[in-house]
Amino acid sequence: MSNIIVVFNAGSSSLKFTVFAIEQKSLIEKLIKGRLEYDEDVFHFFASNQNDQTIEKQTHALNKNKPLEFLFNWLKEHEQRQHNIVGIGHRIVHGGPDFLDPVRVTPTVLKQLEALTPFAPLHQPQTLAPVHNIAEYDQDLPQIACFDTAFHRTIPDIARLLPLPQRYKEKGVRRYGFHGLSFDFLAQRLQQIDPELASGRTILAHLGNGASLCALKDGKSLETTMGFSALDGLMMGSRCGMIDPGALLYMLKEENADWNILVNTLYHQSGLLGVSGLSSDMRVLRAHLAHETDPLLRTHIQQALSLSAYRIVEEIGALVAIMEGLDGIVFTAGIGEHDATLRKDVCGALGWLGLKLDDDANSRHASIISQPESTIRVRVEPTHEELVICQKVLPFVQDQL
Ligand SMILES: Nc1ncnc2c1ncn2[C@@H]1O[C@H](COP(=O)(O)OP(=O)(O)O)[C@@H](O)[C@H]1O
Ligand SMILES: CC(=O)OP(=O)(O)O
Ligand SMILES: [Mg+2]
Repeated sequence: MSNIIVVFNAGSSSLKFTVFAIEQKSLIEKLIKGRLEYDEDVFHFFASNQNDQTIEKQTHALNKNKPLEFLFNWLKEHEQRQHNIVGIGHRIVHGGPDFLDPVRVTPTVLKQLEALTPFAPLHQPQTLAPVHNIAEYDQDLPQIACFDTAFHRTIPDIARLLPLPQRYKEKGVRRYGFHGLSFDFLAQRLQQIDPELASGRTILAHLGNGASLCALKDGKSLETTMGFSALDGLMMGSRCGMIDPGALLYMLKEENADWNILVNTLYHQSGLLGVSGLSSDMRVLRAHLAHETDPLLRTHIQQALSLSAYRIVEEIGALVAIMEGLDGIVFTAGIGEHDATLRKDVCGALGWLGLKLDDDANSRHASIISQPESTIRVRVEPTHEELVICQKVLPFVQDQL
């Protein structure tokens, strides 16, 4: 029986999991990868093996099944018979001011993490849900929480402040930054494949459903586009990103909006979805743009795509100023890894910095997509948050290996 670590990566649109086999106390090998996706009144479950071959694909009605229970029963049936689960790793979106290092979840820690829900009202419950379920089913199984906020611990104090009355800072209302597990993975990966960018001035662009940029300088996060909440910074699939707070005052006063309406508007109805009026999914927008015959819808889709690229360029400009220059950009996550058009639009707007894109390499999603003479090296690199989490779990379970 081999020892395994199961890692959960709960995001805004899906719950991903990976089963890793641990050999000789440290060697990590991916066995199974899968995900739960929610889609109105059904959920889909997918799993694939080491060779990325699909081994499971099921759809169930949400009112008849609890997706997490379904997932755990599946894991029990498929994994526990042959393997010994030594630990579970979780992506937890918010660690607040105090949780900087990975921590074993105890009932007290769980309460402390739940208390951070006001800082990430949608993400924190989502990322804590698998922790609750596993604690119910096996109290003794070590569960390790790894924080999305932790990588940004190196941001200078001044950049952490929001220009609000000081009492808000005392309440923890300050900037944190997110997607840190993805940035942590990329920072480590760059050390292997591109030490110059790992220790230079590099923008890591995590562009998925949620999206943020990290200004990596000397291997550390110096600044990031998300701040207090996962609503800040770039325009996202259905989130607005940075927005004039006056627009919220307008909604409150002129439309009598309450907390629920604001949450729904800012988290679920804005971004690519809000501007296009069609979809939060980049693939859907690209496919429609090619064939859309309704001129108004076409204009709105084009505006959504253009605004998304414009906001990235604008934020890159700010981060270049903070880093006092730019050596490289790394694109990652669903859109960053797969959408050559967006990369071309962003890089095209940065020609004044000496960035020269290699169009052919970009359309092939090659590892390096800039020309050799470009002053800025641009890379495409798949992120692997689950691997970073698994590495962080290892020290907690050494005595069981
Ligand atoms: N081939 C593709 N071309 C363009 N966009 C893509 C492609 N594949 C995935 N995406 C986009 O990536 C986004 C999801 O990113 P992902 O990192 O998987 O999400 P999450 O934030 O849930 O982890 C969606 O907008 C999706 O349309
Ligand atoms: C913090 C955040 O935006 O996460 P996600 O990309 O999973 O929505
Ligand atoms: Mg994600």
